[in-house]
Amino acid sequence: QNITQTSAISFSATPVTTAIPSATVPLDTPVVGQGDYPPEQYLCDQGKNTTYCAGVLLQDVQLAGLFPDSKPTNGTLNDTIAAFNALGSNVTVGQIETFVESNFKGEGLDLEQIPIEGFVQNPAILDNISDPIYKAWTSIVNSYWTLLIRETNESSICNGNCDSSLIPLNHTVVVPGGRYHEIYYWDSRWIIEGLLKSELYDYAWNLLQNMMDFIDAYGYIPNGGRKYYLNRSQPPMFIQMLDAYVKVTGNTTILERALPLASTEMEWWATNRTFNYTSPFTNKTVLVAHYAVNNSAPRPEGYVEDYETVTGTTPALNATGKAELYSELASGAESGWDYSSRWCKQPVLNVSDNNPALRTLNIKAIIPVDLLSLLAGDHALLADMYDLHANSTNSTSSSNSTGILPPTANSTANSTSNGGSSANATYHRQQAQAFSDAVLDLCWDPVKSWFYDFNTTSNSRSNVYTPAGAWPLWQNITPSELVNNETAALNFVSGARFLLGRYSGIPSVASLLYTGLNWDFPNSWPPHLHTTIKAFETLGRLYPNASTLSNLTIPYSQVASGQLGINETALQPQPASTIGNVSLQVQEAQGKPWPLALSIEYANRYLGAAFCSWYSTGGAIEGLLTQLPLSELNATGTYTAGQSGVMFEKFNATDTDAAGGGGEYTVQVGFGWTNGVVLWAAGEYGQYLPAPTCPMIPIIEMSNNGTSSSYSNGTTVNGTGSIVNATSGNSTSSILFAGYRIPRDDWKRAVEEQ
Ligand SMILES: OC[C@H]1O[C@H](O[C@H]2O[C@H](CO)[C@@H](O)[C@H](O)[C@H]2O)[C@H](O)[C@@H](O)[C@@H]1O
Repeated sequence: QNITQTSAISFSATPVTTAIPSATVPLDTPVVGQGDYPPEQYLCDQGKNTTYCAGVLLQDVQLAGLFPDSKPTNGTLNDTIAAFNALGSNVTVGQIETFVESNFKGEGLDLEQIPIEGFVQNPAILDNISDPIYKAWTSIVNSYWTLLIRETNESSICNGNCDSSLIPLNHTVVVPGGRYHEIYYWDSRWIIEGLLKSELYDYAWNLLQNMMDFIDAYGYIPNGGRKYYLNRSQPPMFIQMLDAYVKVTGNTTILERALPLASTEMEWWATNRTFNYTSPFTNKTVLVAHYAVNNSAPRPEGYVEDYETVTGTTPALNATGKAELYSELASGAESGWDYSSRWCKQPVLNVSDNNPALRTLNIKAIIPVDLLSLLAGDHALLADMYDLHANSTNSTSSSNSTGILPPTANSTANSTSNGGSSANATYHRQQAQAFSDAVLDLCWDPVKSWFYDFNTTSNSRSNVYTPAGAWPLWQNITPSELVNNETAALNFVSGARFLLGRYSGIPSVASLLYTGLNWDFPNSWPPHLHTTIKAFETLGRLYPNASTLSNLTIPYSQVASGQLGINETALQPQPASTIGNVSLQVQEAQGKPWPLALSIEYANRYLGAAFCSWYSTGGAIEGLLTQLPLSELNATGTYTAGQSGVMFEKFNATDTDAAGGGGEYTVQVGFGWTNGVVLWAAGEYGQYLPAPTCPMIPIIEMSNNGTSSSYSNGTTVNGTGSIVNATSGNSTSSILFAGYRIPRDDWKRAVEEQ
C-alpha cells in the first residue's frame, strides 16, 4: 500500500491486506448448499443482478470458504457471470478458487489514498491539551486522517465498466479502516466530529456532499458505500453531521442543497420505518420507529455467518422462518449494533458461539430508545436549520460574498418570507415533539431512572441497561422528574457512577451481559463514550450549580433500584490482573460539579484506553516516548513487525490497553470513529486530563529490588515509570510511565484467571 505522508510526524500505515483466496478443504470437495439458494433480492442494487447480490454466484463463492472473512472481494468484469455459468453444476471448491483468482481483484483497491490538501499540522485544539504526551499523541492522531481519506480509483473499477461492489462517489470519503474500505453511515457522525476538530473543513464538506448524493440517488443513506448495502440504512446521523458542520464553520450556504435532502431522508424513515403504537402506560397513540429491513437472504458481507445461523437451527426452519431470520439479521446490521443481546429474545451467554443468541433475534419488534431519540433530535435540528437558512438568505447585512456567517446555534427566528421554510420548520418541530413524547412515554422508567428500549412483543420496557439510554439526554429530551431535582438527576447517573468505579476501562460499556456478541460486555465503543458525555453535559446545563461530590463512584447498593437490570452477583468481574497501576479516578475531577467531574472521568478513561492500546501495539513519540521493546510488544498478541501503534475500533471495559473482541470478525484497526472521538475528547477535556497511566503489569523479571527492570534495547524503567535513556542516563520525561503487559490473547483469558 502506498502511504502519502503529508505530515512531519512519523507514523506507519494501518496494515491493509488483500486476501488471497485459499481453500481450507480439499479442492475436489463439492461446494455446500448447491441447489438451495435464497430468493432474488429486489432491493439489492435496485433490482440489477450483480455478483454481489444474493444469487448462485455469490453463495457458491462465499460458501466455498476461501476467505477467513466473508466480506466480498472487489471488482470484476461484466463477463464474470458468463465465466461462472461455464462452470456448470456441482462445482467444487477448487473450481471456485480458480474462478475467483481469475475474475476478481483484491479488496480495498477501488478507493485510493490521496494527499490531503490543507492539512493542519497543529489545529487549535492542541492548545487546549495540557499534558505534553497527550498533546503530542493527539497531534499524531490528527495526522491519521492521511491514512483514511480516500477517493475512487477509477482505473480499478475500469472507469465504471467493472461490475464492482463499490458505489462510486463524487467526493473524497473517510473510511473507518481495517476491513472497512468504504464509507459508513453512522461512523461518519464521529469522523466528522474529528475532521472539524482537525480543521479539515473541506473534507467534512465532501463527506456531507456524498451523503447528499446518496439521498439524491436512493432517497436514503445506505449502511455503507457498497451495492450490497443497498437494502438498508444505519442510525440516521446526516442531520446531526450537518448541524455540527454548520455550527463549527458558520457556513450556511450548504443548507441550500442540504435542507430538502435532509427532509427527503426523514420522509424515507417516516415511510419505511415508523408506525403508531398504543402505549400500555398512558393509552395514548404515539409515533415510533424501528429497524426493519426487507430481506430474505444472507447479508452478502456476512454470508457464511448468516447462512450458518439460519440453516443450523434445530428443528430446521421452513422458508418463511428462514426469510424472517435473514430479515432480523439485516435489521440488526441496520441498527449499527450488529449484534447485541439488546435485540435478542433470550440473551444467551455463549461466548464461543454467537448463533444460539442470534437465532432469537427480535429486533423488528423492538422500539429502540436511541433511534427514537435520534429522530426527535434530527427533526428538532432540521427545524432550527430551516429557520437559520431563512434568516441567512433574508439577511443581507450579515451575509458576505461566500455566504459564511458567524455560527448561529439554536436559531428560533420566525421567518415568513422565505419560500416556505417556516412551514417546514413547523412540521419538523411537530415531528420532533411526537418522537420526543414517545421516548418519554415508552422508554423512560421513572422508578429505575433510566431510558430503555420498548419491546412490542411483551408490550413492556426492556430491562437491558445500555448506553443507548443516554441518547434522550444527548438529544435534549428531558423527563420532568430530572428537572429542578438534583437528587433525581444523580439517580439517573447512579449506574454510570457505579460502572466508573467497578471497571478500569471505558465505563460506557455496550451492555452488562457477556454474550460474545460484538455489542455486549466487555466491549466499549467510541460513539457511546461521546454520547454518554453529551448526556452529562446536558445535565451540566440543567444544573449549572451542581454540587461537588466527595465520592464520584458509588457501590452497587446506591444505584437506583433495578436500573442496571442485573444483580450485583451476576455482574462480570474486573480482573485484578488487567488493572496494573492504573488509578481509577483522576485528581483533576475532584472539586468540580458532578456533571463536569463525570465528563472528565469518562474522557480520561477513553483517552487512556485509546492511548495505552496504541502504546502497547508499538506507539512511540519522538523525543518523548520510547517504543516498548519487542519482547513486550510481542506479548500483547496484537503487534506486527514495523507497526507503530494502532487505533482499535472498540475497547475493553475491564482493561485500559486492550481492544474489544467477539462478534463475527476480528477486531479492526484504523479507525475512523476512534480517532474522531479522541480528537473530540482531547479538544473538549484536554485541559483537565493528566498524564496517561498505562497498566504496569510486569511480564519480565524485575531487578533493582523490584523497582526497575531492563529492556533489551538498553532503556531502563524506574519505579516511577520514567523512561531513562541508557546512554545519556537522562530521564526523557518526568511524567512517563511504563506499559508492561501481561501475555494474553484476549479479555476472556484474563477473566478465566479470576
Ligand atoms: O460485516 C459485518 C458488519 O460490519 C459493519 O458493522 C460494523 O462495522 C461498522 C463500520 O465500522 C459499524 O458501523 C457497525 O456498527 C459495526 O457493527 C457493517 O456496518 C454491518 O452492516 C456489517 O454487517
